[in-house]
Amino acid sequence: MAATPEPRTPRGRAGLEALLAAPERAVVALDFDGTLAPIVARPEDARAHPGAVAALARLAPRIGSVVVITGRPAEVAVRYGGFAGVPGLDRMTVLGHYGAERWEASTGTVSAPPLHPGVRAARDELPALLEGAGSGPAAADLAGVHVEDKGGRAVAVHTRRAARPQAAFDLLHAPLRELADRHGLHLEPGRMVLELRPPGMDKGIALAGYLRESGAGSVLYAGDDLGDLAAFDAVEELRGEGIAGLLVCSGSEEVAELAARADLVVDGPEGVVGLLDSLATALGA
Ligand SMILES: O=P(O)(O)OC[C@H]1O[C@H](O[C@H]2O[C@H](CO)[C@@H](O)[C@H](O)[C@H]2O)[C@H](O)[C@@H](O)[C@@H]1O
Repeated sequence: MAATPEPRTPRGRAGLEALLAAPERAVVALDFDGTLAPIVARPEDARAHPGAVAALARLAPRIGSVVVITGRPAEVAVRYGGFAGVPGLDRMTVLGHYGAERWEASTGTVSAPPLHPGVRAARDELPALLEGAGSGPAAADLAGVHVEDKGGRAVAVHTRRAARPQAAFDLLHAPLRELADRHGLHLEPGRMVLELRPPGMDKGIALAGYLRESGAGSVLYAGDDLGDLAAFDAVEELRGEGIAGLLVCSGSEEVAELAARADLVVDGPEGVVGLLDSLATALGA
């Protein structure tokens, strides 16, 4: 088993030291897609890395708690992650839809706010918007763009399977922002995805709330995408309040912003699982 990698920043090293010194007050918070689950072409094919559940199950009993904070519906992340009914993960929490939904392993239930009417209205306009944006020479760029309806709570336009994914993303950014604005929604850009979702919640708000309610003394947050920057902001802010933090980037060639701010960059979900395993070992698992 590899040793725990050393963070490259003093604050990251302090975060890791605090986690190891008082693990009962440590929270390990993780994004799902791109962090626990390798990125794949079709969102419905995503599954947790084969070693993820075992590593989490070794680590979780030795620390305060494990929470997954994801743009996915909570129930989908639990299913794709294989988190339910796993010995060791009986205190796990999954915050779905950027924190709007909550699943608790202890009860197996999901709590969720009412649907935002703008999501359905925006979704109904998407076919015409995509057809309009893809007329003329842009048609070839948009071929393969697909829409993910997230249970009426959000809608995501994916460009990963388009003929030219980045060109399609760039082409759709402005019209989708206009659509989101018109329906009182937030536009969340991610890895070859533009998501329209209700405003008022993000991973930073979700993480800060969770850390306060659990009385955390330290936090490790690992993410890979732009939606995780809000959680990075929250950790940096909470450091000022005495909660030690370790920011981990699940590295990829698609997103540079997180790596630039992280205390530790690991090699995608494989690297995240290795890190979780090494922490479990360091804590005597
Ligand atoms: O917060 P996350 O757990 O990172 O979820 C964010 C979005 O992830 C999913 O899309 C991403 O993963 C897909 C499967 O690997 C990939 O095909 C896509 O290109 C990625 O952007 C998910 O489909 C979205 O609904 C989430 O919002």
